[in-house]
Amino acid sequence: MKNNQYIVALDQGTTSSRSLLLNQQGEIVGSAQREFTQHYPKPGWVEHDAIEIWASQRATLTELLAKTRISHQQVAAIGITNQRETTVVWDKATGQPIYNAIVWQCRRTSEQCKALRPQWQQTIRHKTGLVLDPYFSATKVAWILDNVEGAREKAERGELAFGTIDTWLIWNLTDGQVHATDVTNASRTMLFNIHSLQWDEELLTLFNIPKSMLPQVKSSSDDFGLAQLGANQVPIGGVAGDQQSSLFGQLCLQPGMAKNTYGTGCFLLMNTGEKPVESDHGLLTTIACSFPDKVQYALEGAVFMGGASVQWLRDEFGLIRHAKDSESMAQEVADTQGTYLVPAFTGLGAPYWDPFARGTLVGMTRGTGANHIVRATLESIAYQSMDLLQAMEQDAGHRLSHLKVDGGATANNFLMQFQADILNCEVERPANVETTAAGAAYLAGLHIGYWPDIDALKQQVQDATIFNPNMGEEQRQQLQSGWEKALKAARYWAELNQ
Ligand SMILES: Nc1ncnc2c1ncn2[C@@H]1O[C@H](COP(=O)(O)OP(=O)(O)O)[C@@H](O)[C@H]1O
Ligand SMILES: O=P(O)(O)OC[C@H](O)CO
Repeated sequence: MKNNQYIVALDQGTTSSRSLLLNQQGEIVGSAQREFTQHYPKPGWVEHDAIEIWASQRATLTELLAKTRISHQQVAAIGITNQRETTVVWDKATGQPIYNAIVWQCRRTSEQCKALRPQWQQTIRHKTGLVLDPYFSATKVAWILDNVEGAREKAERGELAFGTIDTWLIWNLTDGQVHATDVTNASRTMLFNIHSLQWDEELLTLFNIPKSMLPQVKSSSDDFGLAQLGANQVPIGGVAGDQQSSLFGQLCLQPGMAKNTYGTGCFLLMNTGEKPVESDHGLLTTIACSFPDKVQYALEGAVFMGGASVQWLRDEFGLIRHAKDSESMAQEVADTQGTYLVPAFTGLGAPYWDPFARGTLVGMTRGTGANHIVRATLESIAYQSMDLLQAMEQDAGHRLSHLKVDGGATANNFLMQFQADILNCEVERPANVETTAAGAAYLAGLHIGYWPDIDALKQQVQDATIFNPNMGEEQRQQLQSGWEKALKAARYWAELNQ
């Protein structure tokens, strides 16, 4: 491999498309980013324009290569990582989407899921590792087929293609030559059997989705065809959903290793090795980045309001002007003086799955001020992550002593230290927090031999900040039991109002 060659990672997220360039040392040497439009056609509905997604992604790639002065020939391979579950259906002949992309956050199929739950929840859990929820792609595809005029007839004639965003990007990068996805993305559709690694015939019948629409499923480090870059063709060698990609980018490759991403929400994933672990605590079982000869699984839990609760402090409460102000304000006070915020603004996810719980601020006294409330908000992110991690430890049957972290809110040192304290666990924040993009780049680079093996990645010593737990057991227990009481209040309040 020539040493003037690079790997491009395309990171297609919920609010922006980004392209990043990595060199052989795994360093990020350039990036470009574009936001795109969010569509909210009705309360609870969220859509993206798939054409705009592709245009914004392509524009960032062009901008990246222009500003780094890298020629197409210097791109050794492309890796793709993406917002998961978001669903696109397009016409195979024209390449035109027949409806906007229905985003993972969209709740339009809540009623369908509720109706199916009594009879199908268990089967779906066993086969897919998921809970029967509008979050996942299956009911979104069915909605498009049932609501777009002529769609069902076209689908039955084999004229339509379905894809998550990775598949949509691959299709466009290869000029419609390749209709494929990887196992991590397939595992979020609620149509994929995570044990047999096949599309599940029974679920396709249940959701009335013709098999001819579905992409071919490959490993995460595999041959996804050739992207047309100007006159050059560049192999697409790695594809993974963004949370699995960051698990891989953090090199959480051994069973028991875990990472938490602190963005708008928090996504905690623990590698559970080659056997899927079924959760007793409402966590999801999902496929981690896999190679043709080796499939790995993970447990996953999500906090709905992570960094978003800091946005709420800024935009709705007006207590801070910038997210980063929360750090110094929290540090101004020694504690919250017994104040707890439960940011259950849209209910609580795993391990509670309580859609009725609501945001609750409790424990205030006459002396409670803005700094205490800001501190309680940051602490709430750590408490919610703690609940997920404890559930995961019980499911996986072992205690975690080290947590890797990434995402925008990890810039907050107070939050990271409190997370270490409340978990009684080391928290490791890499200097390069672009672990999601790194994961996709690693997968692509390994496929084409840019990096010979995983050991070569491990040798890329990365600087990291370690937050060591520094809180006495008595204090930790006191805080944890205060949080439990606050959670009860948030759930009780909603119960009273039902
Ligand atoms: N210094 C900070 N302290 C606390 N929260 C922060 C800080 N910086 C950013 N955030 C929060 O992190 C989130 C953005 O992180 P990012 O990883 O870009 O999220 P996403 O990928 O979900 O858009 C926002 O919700 C923001 O409020
Ligand atoms: O685009 P993000 O970073 O908000 O990630 C979205 C997740 O993949 C949804 O499951």
